Amino acid sequence: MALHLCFGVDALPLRCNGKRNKTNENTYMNIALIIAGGSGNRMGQDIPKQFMHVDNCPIIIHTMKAFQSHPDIQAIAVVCLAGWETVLQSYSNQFNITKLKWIFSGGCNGQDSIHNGIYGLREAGCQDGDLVLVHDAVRPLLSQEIISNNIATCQQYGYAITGIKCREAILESDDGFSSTVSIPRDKLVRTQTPQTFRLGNIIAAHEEAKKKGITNSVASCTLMAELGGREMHIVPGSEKNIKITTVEDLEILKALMRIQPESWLK
Ligand SMILES: C[C@](O)(CO)[C@H](O)COP(=O)(O)O
Repeated sequence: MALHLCFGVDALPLRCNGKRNKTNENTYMNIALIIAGGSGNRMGQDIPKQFMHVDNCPIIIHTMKAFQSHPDIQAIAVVCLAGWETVLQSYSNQFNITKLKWIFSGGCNGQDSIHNGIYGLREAGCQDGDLVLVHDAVRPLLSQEIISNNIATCQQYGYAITGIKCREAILESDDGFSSTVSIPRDKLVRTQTPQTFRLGNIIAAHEEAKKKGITNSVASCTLMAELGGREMHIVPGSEKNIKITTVEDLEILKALMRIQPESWLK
């Protein structure tokens, strides 16, 4: 069971984005579920990378601003690293992230954190038909267009995965030092987030994973692929939708933000 702190459950956003599901008369919410449960060991800094400041604002808040600004997102939930919940709430107040409704506890890996988030949403009264846009806290440059395309594609096909075509030649290596095998790049897609699902579908996938003993899939899309039987539709991502993992990524982020401050909001 996901532990969670709830903010404003009594004041669930109105289900009124004007888009009615074709098969029943309910309207559904579009909820950003931001995964910020990691401790950021690969960055080697004292504070978790999602809370590092760039341009006088924590990276996670840059990410939340993208969803805050989107007219079709009704609510934001964050799965947060233990001990940082109050800090996150304070930053959200400071930067006026009014759509933040729930903060859930992080899990022991990415799959577990997403599990906590989706079960937390269900416990908080969200519906199986609500759309959940699962997004890495450390992808702050996501565009409004990517969010719109995720919503539209998930509404149409049920599963939307952000991705970009692989332009590099790919080698397979067991040890990272040598290789004799190349993998044709034409069919390869590098996935990003958001990865978008109906709440009921992603919960069903996590239930099935539990039964099959799958506990540490790299991402929601890899979990769906491992389970099989789900056709995921790919939404064009962007090289700017960078995941901040290393100090080098941080330098690229700063450079991109210098060139086009807040361009992702347009
Ligand atoms: C979900 C993801 O962003 C898809 O590219 C990626 O798998 C996340 O990886 P991480 O290990 O959580 O950094």
